[in-house]
Amino acid sequence: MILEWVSYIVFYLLAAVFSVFLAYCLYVHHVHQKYDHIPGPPRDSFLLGHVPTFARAMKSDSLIHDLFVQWGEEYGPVFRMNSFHQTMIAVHCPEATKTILMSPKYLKDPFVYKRLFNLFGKRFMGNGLVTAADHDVWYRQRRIMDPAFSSTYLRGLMGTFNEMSERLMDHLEEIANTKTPTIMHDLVNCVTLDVICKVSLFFPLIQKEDSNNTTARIKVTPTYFLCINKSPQTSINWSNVTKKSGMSYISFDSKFLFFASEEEKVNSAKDHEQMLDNFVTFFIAGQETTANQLSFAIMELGRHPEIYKRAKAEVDEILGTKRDISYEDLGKFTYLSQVLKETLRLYPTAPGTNRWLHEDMVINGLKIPGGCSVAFSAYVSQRMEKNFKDPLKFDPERFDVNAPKPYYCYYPFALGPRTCLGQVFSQMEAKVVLAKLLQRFEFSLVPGQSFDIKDTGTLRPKSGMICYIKHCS
Ligand code: HEM
Repeated sequence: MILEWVSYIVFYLLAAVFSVFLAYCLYVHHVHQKYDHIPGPPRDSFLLGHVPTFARAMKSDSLIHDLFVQWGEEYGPVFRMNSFHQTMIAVHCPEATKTILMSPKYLKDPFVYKRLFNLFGKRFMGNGLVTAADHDVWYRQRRIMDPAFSSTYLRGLMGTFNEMSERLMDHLEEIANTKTPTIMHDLVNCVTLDVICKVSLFFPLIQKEDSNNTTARIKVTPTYFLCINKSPQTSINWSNVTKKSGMSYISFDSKFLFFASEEEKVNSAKDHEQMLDNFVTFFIAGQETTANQLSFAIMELGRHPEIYKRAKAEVDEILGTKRDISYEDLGKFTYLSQVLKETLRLYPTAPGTNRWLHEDMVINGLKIPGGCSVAFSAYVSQRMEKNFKDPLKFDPERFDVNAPKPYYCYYPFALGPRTCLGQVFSQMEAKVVLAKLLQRFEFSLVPGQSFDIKDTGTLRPKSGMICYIKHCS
């Protein structure tokens, strides 16, 4: 009798599982039918879609973005990718890029960005500025943050950019002419970290390794970035700082400080969380991206002596032996700006963005049914022959004032309302670091190192750019 009951239960359970599986398969089939008129690479399997191809590409240590470039050339500017029941449409047509990215009505794809909400099961970027998919949640934060990136405020940061770059110069001074190979990526990383710490926390947290271990450090915990100041700078009068800056601060404990504008008072746990999300967001979005750009710029200057020479000549002409770079000087670095723009063309350190297409749209003559994710890859768009002739050639002349302006095919900082908030900040910082480096030192790349790209969410040079440093002759 019991056996009979058990076999009934097992039977009905199996039937239920089978029905759910069948329903899911039918749904996947329906999704395929809806989007299969859009060209795309063959799926590896009905259920997994292209997931095995992505997994193989990642395992083989090759760059997944190069596969997307290849698909872009093969299947055209609009192509389809599947993963289980989800479809993602890659779009590289300037008109559609303009329509979608420039409009506030196409929101970020919540399914894509929710992957950054948590990391290893712990809150990561949460609902911060980069990841907030809800328009109101994002808009409220952007309105608060915008003034901190106004030209008046940024002009006031020149002192910080100079001061933090000087630390790098001091370090290079010590090792110059010693023939010690130096990993430039680590050094520029310290500068951008110093800068972001100083501007967000009003004192520099990262200092050179010191054996006494008394300097302040940043420690990444799985939960949050905690700022641990091992030797608290008690001379800082925080109430003065807050009065001057118009910010209030909340101290979680004696070591961990957090700032907010008066407008963003921490009234509830939710606001509290929001501030922490932005704290993490600024460390991720505002630090690595610029450091990686600087490393790639050093790499390309090292590989192109004639471009290096011209950039250095410009810096020498504008700065001479002057130590501090002014805001006005930055505007004069025309060629250096071209070098930095071309660096982000070949190496967009934040390679793309996604939007949710909620309604049907015709792109490049193809009907795209609403209800899917649309991917815009700056990496692909900026490496397509039809957008940039001889795309793999590093050529700052593409950004000469007389050259034709790229039409919605160059977007290393994304475009439209969700464009990078720190664009100007980052390029001011990058110019100061690079100009000082060119002014004071000669660098050459250690032979035999790889020029491959490493994808860690942001793109960076795999080898870390190992250089020999000399004083300028
Ligand atoms: C070379 C340096 C940088 C590059 C290439 C870069 C690129 C980007 C890109 C592509 C996005 C859009 C991301 C997406 O849609 O998923 C973005 C957003 C953002 N970036 Fe940057 N970024 C850089 C530096 C910075 C810096 C220095 C800061 C802050 C100090 C910053 C703050 C932000 C913020 C807050 C957002 C979100 C904006 C919003 O959605 O309203 N970025 N950045």
